[in-house]
Amino acid sequence: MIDIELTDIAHGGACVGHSDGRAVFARFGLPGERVRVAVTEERSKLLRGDVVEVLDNPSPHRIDHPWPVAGPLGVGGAELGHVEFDYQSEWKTYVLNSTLRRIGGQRLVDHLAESGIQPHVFPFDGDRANGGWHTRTRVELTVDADGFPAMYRNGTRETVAVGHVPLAVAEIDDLEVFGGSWAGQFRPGQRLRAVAPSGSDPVLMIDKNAFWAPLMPAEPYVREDVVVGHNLYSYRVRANGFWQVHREAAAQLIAMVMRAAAVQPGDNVVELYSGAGLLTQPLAIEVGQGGSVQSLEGVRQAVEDARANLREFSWATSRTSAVSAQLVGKEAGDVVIADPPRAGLGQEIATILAGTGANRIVLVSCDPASMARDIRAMVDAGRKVVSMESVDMFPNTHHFEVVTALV
Ligand SMILES: C[S@@+](CC[C@H](N)C(=O)[O-])C[C@H]1O[C@@H](n2cnc3c(N)ncnc32)[C@H](O)[C@@H]1O
Repeated sequence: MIDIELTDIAHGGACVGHSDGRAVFARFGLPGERVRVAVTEERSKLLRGDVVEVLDNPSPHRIDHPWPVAGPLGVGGAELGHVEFDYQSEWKTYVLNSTLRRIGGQRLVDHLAESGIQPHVFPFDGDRANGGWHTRTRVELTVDADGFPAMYRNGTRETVAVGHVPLAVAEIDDLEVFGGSWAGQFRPGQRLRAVAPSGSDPVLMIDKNAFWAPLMPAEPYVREDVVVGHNLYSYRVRANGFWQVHREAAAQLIAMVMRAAAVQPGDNVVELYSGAGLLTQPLAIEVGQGGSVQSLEGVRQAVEDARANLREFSWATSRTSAVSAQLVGKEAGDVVIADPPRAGLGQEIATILAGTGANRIVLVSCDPASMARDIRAMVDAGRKVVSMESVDMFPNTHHFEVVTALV
């Protein structure tokens, strides 16, 4: 145990303090607090740990963690549960700006300021009433040695049985994964995924098999209906495939990307990392028959879903391919949309993309550090950021989403 004062917020959900010349990254603290930290990892220059007691100066933004098993020294997945809802977006706004400065450098900060952009992470208004809990339509679990649904203790492979997951929407509770009827159905080490789609009944995946209820096999596909303004987009999605987890995220992401992309009828769009076609479908409708959308995705099963979701739009195609520097250099589009995984595009692909003839590039980022690196590379290559919108799609965790448009 060490006692320290927390002086800053770091990217990754921890606050920062110092002990004997080493930086300490402590989860479950708040800036300004004097705290006792249980150390969970020790390296030559830094320590990591969890705040187990506030000794002095408790933050006015602290609340009791509503899900204690995910609190200090518990399972991962709710590392901001001790932070009051409205302050979580302040926290994330601070992380976004400090990461842009740390990784993008003063030049990028000045560039954004000159473009009139003030990066800010907004919460979903609808989340306030529930403090950001009960928002997720996908929940991943494992099965412990006794056959119970469990999660991993943060940073370890040690399983901890859980009796509920308050991050999940109420429809997932209806599956009663933690209740009696599934008793004896799970084997140690199996992976469970509870899925509550917007357009069909909830299912539980046990490894690769889907079930409506114990011993009732289900189709491995679900339907997602996404309403954006007056438009309804409908999708077939593999139950174990990628889909935005917050119940509002799919609609919000479409709205943000369509604003940022400003596509016109007749445009030729290239979409990288397209998943099951969440963005491809609205892009195809917007460009119309006179235009085209070419989407690339690395997972073949997601491309199969995308093709099913694009059947009515012959001018939109989905191809299985790893996004590579070589390929990005060859793809020509008026508008390019990229929604990469957490690792981002990488400096090389970002630079090559910036050098293509695209009139507009939209980058969707779920990690501010890789985003800052990629945007910096594109600005260094001569692009200009014209908008940046950010929403808290992952309340009670440190994650958030940013959509950036460059010309
Ligand atoms: C953040 S998801 C976005 C998917 C889609 N835009 C959506 O919102 O549903 C990123 C996608 O990139 C795919 N992916 C990851 N690495 C890839 C790579 N190197 N090449 C192509 N696709 C990749 C993943 O399979 C995943 O579908």
